[in-house]
Amino acid sequence: MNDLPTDEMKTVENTQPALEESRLIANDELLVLRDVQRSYIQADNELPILVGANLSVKAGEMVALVAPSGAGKSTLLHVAGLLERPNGGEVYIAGKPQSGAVDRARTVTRRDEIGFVYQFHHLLAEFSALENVVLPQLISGANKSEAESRALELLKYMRVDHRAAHRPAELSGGEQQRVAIARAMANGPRVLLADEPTGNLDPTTSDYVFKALNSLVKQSGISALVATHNLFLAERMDRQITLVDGKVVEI
Ligand SMILES: Nc1ncnc2c1ncn2[C@@H]1O[C@H](COP(=O)(O)OP(=O)(O)OP(=O)(O)O)[C@@H](O)[C@H]1O
Repeated sequence: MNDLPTDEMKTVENTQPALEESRLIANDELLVLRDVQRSYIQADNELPILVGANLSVKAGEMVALVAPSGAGKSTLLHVAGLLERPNGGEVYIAGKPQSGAVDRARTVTRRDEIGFVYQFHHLLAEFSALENVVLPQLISGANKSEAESRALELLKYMRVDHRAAHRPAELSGGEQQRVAIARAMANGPRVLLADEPTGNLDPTTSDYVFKALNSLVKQSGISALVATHNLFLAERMDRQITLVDGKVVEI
């Protein structure tokens, strides 16, 4: 480019096609929200919740989402997790824009690229801890023995493998949540979304589960967004964000 005479340079610049928005996203930004809008209709009125929300979470980064009740934390997680479509803007998962994707493609992305952890574990009561981590893999097409060995590896990582054969009701709250984290990781997601993942646990157990979650994010290099009211936990994450008038603001 530097060797080109000035007018040729101008021509090149003028004819340069605009880069697609998705090409501007760095490879390590696994979760990106650009100018996301989301509103609900309540009693015939439009209630804006997300009003041009922007967010980028890098590989291996854990971001705390701390905001008052009703500010839109769940809405943000649902939109990021492809559970709800935004009214405008774009969600990128591992660099891929999702707004144009049909529902089936969004379901596959949600299943294979996004892990969810909720306040209450939502494990399947009739299945053992191991089976709970095996099932999502079978649904994604893995064979049984591969799925079992990965499930066991994840349960080992979460230090709950000794409870693999037990059903959720036979596990403590902390064990249930560690199994739920293993399940969220079952299909090797690129993005982890968590809603009060330790909200139901006592402080010691909460600390233990948080440490396990944190080292999983760091070692696997996924991008994690964690909604929490626990300011002590939030401070231990890489960044803290909140929602102000529907926009994401760094704290
Ligand atoms: N499906 C819906 N239809 C209509 N309004 C909704 C819907 N979902 C959420 N809202 C409204 O949007 C606002 C934000 O809700 P959201 O659940 O995202 O808040 P939150 O920050 O997660 O709150 P909390 O901490 O209490 O869970 C609330 O006023 C809620 O009533």
